[in-house]
Amino acid sequence: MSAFPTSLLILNGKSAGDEALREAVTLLRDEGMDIQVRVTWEKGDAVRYVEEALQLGVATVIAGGGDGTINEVATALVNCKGETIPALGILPLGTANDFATSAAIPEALDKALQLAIVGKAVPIDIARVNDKTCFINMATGGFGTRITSETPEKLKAALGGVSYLIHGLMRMDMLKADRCKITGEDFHWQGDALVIGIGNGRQAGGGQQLCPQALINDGLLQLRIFTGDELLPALFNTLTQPDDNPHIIDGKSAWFEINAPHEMTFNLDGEPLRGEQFRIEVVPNALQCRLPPDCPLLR
Ligand SMILES: Nc1ncnc2c1ncn2[C@@H]1O[C@H](COP(=O)(O)OP(=O)(O)OP(=O)(O)O)[C@@H](O)[C@H]1O
Ligand SMILES: [Mg+2]
Repeated sequence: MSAFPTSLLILNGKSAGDEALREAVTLLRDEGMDIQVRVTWEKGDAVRYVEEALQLGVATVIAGGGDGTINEVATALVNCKGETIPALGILPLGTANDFATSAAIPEALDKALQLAIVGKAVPIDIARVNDKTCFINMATGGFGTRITSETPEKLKAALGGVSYLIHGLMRMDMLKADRCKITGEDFHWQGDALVIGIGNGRQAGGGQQLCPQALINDGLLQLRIFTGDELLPALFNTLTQPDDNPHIIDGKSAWFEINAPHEMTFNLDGEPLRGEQFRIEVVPNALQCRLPPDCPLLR
């Protein structure tokens, strides 16, 4: 019998051929850890594997991939019914890995895998959008949205996080501010937003600190709106000098409602959602996650 409870690694198929990962898994198995591996082909596969994990009674489901993979696994865990729900472990194998990076998950695969299996599980929040879709890291609207949802896969694979910015600049002619109304607890704002970041976590778009004060276990979401009508100067200004910037509006609330007169896109952990009305609500202590003891996202 294994000294450690079983873990099920849900691996995004994009990383199925990763030799370093194969080595890391083999090493930990040799040390007595029971790690089962399932590989995804497309969206929706992770949910079925989480169901299987529940039946197997594993202690941990590890999301091996980027923010989109963590999102899918975390959402499926939150939607699980039962008394013992497995904890979430994180193995960063995506392009931007914004959530893992800001949570201080080690980049080295063997260290990340070990943390995902034996790390202390702590309760964390998740955010729910329009009562169904979830995000664990961040919802971005406006400029950043067009960047991440339209960055071609090949560019993404070649350039990593930088590709989001380059591709965004290439498509500048398509960018314009989004007129919308945003409300929250003690918060009301209406105007033209270039970028809207609503964070459970802190960074998106490959390292952009859109919600630098966000915590994943405070029962709150952090909002940051970048305003202005001149796109390029405003954008560089806002991204480079966040302090005392008249183009930045901050808010904090357990929920936010966004209303736009025309359809706009929100990007939830890198996956797009279109609509005119969004209600984003935090679900406190929604799941258990194995994180480093010094994780900067914890209170
Ligand atoms: N075998 C596969 N090949 C290609 N894409 C896949 C495969 N399996 C799942 N996917 C898709 O991968 C997407 C999620 O990718 P993920 O976000 O984990 O990586 P990424 O976008 O490269 O990283 P990040 O979001 O951190 O920048 C989902 O949209 C899912 O449909
Ligand atoms: Mg992604």
